[in-house]
Amino acid sequence: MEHTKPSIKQLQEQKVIGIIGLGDMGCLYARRFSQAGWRVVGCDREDLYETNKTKFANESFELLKNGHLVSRLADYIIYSVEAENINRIVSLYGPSTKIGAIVGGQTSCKGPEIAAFEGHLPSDNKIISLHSLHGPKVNTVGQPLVIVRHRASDEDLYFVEQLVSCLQSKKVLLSAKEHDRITADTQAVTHAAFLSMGTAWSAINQYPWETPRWVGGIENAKANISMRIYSNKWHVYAGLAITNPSAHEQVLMYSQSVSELFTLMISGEEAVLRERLHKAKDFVFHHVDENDLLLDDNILDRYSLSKEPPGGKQPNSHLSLLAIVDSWFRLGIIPYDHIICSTPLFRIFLGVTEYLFCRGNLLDECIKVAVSDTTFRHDDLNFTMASSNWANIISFGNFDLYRREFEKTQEFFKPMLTEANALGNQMIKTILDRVREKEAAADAKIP
Ligand SMILES: NC(=O)C1=CN([C@@H]2O[C@H](COP(=O)(O)OP(=O)(O)OC[C@H]3O[C@@H](n4cnc5c(N)ncnc54)[C@H](OP(=O)(O)O)[C@@H]3O)[C@@H](O)[C@H]2O)C=CC1
Ligand SMILES: O=C(O)C(=O)Cc1ccc(O)cc1
Repeated sequence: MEHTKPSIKQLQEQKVIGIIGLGDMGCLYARRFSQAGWRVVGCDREDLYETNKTKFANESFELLKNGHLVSRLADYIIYSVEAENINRIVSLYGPSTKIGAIVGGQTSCKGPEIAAFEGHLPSDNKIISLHSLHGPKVNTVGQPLVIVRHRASDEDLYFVEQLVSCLQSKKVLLSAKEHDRITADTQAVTHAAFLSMGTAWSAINQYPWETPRWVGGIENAKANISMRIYSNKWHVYAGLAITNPSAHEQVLMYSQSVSELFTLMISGEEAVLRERLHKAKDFVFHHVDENDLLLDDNILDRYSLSKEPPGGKQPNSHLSLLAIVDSWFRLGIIPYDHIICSTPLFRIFLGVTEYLFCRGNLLDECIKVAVSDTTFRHDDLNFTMASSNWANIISFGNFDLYRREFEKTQEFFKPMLTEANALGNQMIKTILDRVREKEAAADAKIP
């Protein structure tokens, strides 16, 4: 006999949702679920309970003292804590999980999270994990939301899907392994590129928007995204890259591409460089229509942090963008295959790179500049050293060193981060609106 599925309303009457870790993402979920009519209980660190009572006094969810109390009460518990600590925190509260409850997490790499659940949860508990592929201030509508059903029935999955439906995100069902492979290709290497830009600017003591060398739409996108990353918490990026073994390979390959391309540039090997980059272009962008690119300089021109009106543009060697395509080619990655599971930053990075490689003869102009014009050599040398340093820190798995390097660069940009973030938000909104328009136009064409 077939059972009829309960309605959302019935589920909301029966089920309690628990959130462990009420930081940026945990708080976003707790708010959205409770505002949609679910009973939500949550906790942050027990030693901060008294302070947090005041902080969360006006929220529509209930603050409990610790993860034991959340775990005993809730039917679906989401751990939204630092990736580095997931095993320790699950080992603490996991054994208190209500009989038959479902457990999941929000950390950005699923392998270690699932291993923690398997290691510390009683065997009657189910496992369905989540990953919202966007930051806490991005509108959740239409953004990818990965659901990893690891140990659960169809009814359990149905319940979780009903719960997250209020976010109006795009559901993507993946295994933990698939998720980690894809996010290494997309997120980890994107962050490595923008982290390296920031470190390089800091090393030469130069804000990119204060020099006429860095003028133009592509340069604005680079600076804004780099600032956006440095205005976030270091542990988000460290956890995502260090805990994901596939990410180590990607980031190392990226840094190797940077170093090899830079060597060709300074040796004046224009023909070799051209052949290598065109091969990579043909592999990555073979299907791209030049008249239907995601981005252009005109959109991005509007988002400059510079106080000066834009003057003549100084052509740039764009080492960071040439190297990403080179490394995709060498790893056999077609980034468009992952678009369903991509973050806003990755889509912008891809859009900017696509523009450079597919618009007119921009690529060939860029190769010429890279070999003959020495204006960017100092920047490129520092970028090469920075990308190698980040690859070493990540593959060595050193959280402390990651934090130190991240915070050193963050300190350099501190006076500008608030303004840069506001501008970056506008830029991202414009780009995402444009992506949505393009998708709607493409859907309308399907008979
Ligand atoms: N920020 C983002 O853009 C995204 C982040 N993620 C992932 O989501 C997770 C959460 O990230 P985010 O919200 O940004 O990070 P936050 O640092 O803002 O939130 C984590 C929260 O967990 C708290 N915490 C630590 N230990 C415990 C404990 N024992 N019990 C309860 N709470 C505890 C932390 O407290 P304290 O700070 O005092 O240690 C903090 O408030 C991370 O794994 C991150 O990688 C996923 C998608 C996007
Ligand atoms: O868009 C990005 O790459 C971000 O910087 C925000 C982010 C960070 C961590 C995640 O696991 C998902 C999204």
